[in-house]
Amino acid sequence: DKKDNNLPPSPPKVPILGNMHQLGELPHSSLSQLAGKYGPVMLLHLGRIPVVIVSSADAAKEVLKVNDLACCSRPKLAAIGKLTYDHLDVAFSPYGECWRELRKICVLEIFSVKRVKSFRLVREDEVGSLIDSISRSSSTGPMNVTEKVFALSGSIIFRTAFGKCFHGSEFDGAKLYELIHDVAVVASAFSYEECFPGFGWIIDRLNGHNGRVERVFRELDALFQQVIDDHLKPGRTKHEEDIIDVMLGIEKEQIGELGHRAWLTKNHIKAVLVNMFLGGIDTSALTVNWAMAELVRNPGLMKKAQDEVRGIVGKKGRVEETDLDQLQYHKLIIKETLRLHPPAPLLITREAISQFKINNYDIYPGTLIQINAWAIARDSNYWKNPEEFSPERFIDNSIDFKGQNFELLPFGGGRRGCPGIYMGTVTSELLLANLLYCFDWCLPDGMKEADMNMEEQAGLCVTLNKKTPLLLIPLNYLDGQAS
Ligand code: HEM
Repeated sequence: DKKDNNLPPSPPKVPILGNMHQLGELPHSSLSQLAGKYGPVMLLHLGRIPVVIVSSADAAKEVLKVNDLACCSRPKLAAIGKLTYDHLDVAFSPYGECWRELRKICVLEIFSVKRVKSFRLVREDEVGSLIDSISRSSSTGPMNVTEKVFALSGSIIFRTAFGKCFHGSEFDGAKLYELIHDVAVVASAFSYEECFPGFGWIIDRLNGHNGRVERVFRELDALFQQVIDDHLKPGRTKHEEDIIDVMLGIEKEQIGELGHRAWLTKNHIKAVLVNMFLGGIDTSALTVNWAMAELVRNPGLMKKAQDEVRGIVGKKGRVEETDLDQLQYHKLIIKETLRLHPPAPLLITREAISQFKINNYDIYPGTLIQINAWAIARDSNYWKNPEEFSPERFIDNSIDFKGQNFELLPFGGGRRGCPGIYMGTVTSELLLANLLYCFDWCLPDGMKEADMNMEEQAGLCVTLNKKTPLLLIPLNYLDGQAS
């Protein structure tokens, strides 16, 4: 009975907006401050929508483990619905039979360790091209590391998903990247309909939001259709198997088994591609970008990392994926980067399907839940000197980021936890290791470490960016070795 309920504490709200005006430019940070006042489980209202903000490891465990099933849905958002062929994807679709089946396919077939390993050559080849182009560059000025890292992450995901077949078509890498950027913009744009059910849709229609979503969707769908058609052409020259091949293979297998239409349709395939592009590109790139920024700011740690990788890889010329397991300190750097700079600081919003409790507070169906992984990972109750970048904190410490330790949740956890965890970490590790192995990195124009701008900026689609691009001068280490 809602009359006898025990709702979480709420900051005061204003008419119509509720608590929306309190989110500020960096919601994870504003919410962390509010939690200091109202506690680790708070109830906010964004317009009319009730949202519970969870900011402690105990409370996160209540959500991700104890009550996982009661709150493992996602809210149905109109723009996302359009871009995912009416919620046929895995990341944003509500809980149900369709999501369960697709999640199984993703975990077992698409993002499994074995499958990700099968794309090893794609990653090594793309990273190799980047390293070559940096080495050959005659410019002595600073290089925009951020731009390079994002483009590299994009080309790895595009090639993993599409193969090389789109090269030479009207969609080259740059155009593709631009289109995915537009998809992320419309997917993250504020929608009045969502926060003000009943009348918000009128504003969305009048301010052009709906039209923009429609336009981007049509362009994206045309691209996907073209790439799938290319894959289905008889006599297509066989090359490395890509994710579209894998999914078309599953469709074919299902037709064989079921004797009629497959359950997995072309629209499911396209919706999973949308997830890969929105979830797999910026996350890995942000990890490498923040790690580089932290290391340049801490020259002692940079040296330790470079000594390790150069000691183990020797004069081979490149770090290969088979070397990564030996790079123990390197793994701690990635872990510490994901602690201090989780690419998705509030994870992805969950929605309660049935009534349950978090820390004895009642949560009702339809309530949205956000876990402030950023705040938990900087909480001095769990972390000594939490603001300090110190990979050493993980030596002799079994805390990992796989969703079992609730004080470190960069990939979320439970049924909706990130299935791309291996793909994301192996990509970040390989790229960072090569950047550290092949080059020494200097700050431009006599800039000091203490002058570096480490401010954050809200990114697109739940991500958190570095506010200013990272500009560094690469010095070719391997050349120096040869002479
Ligand atoms: C460093 C890299 C990455 C980070 C930090 C990251 C982080 C996350 C987070 C925080 C979530 C939400 C978890 C939750 O709600 O509990 C998520 C979900 C997801 N991620 Fe990742 N991710 C990364 C890489 C990737 C990659 C490479 C892919 C695929 C190409 C991917 C695909 C997905 C999908 C499909 C979901 C939704 C799962 C579901 O709702 O069932 N991620 N990720």
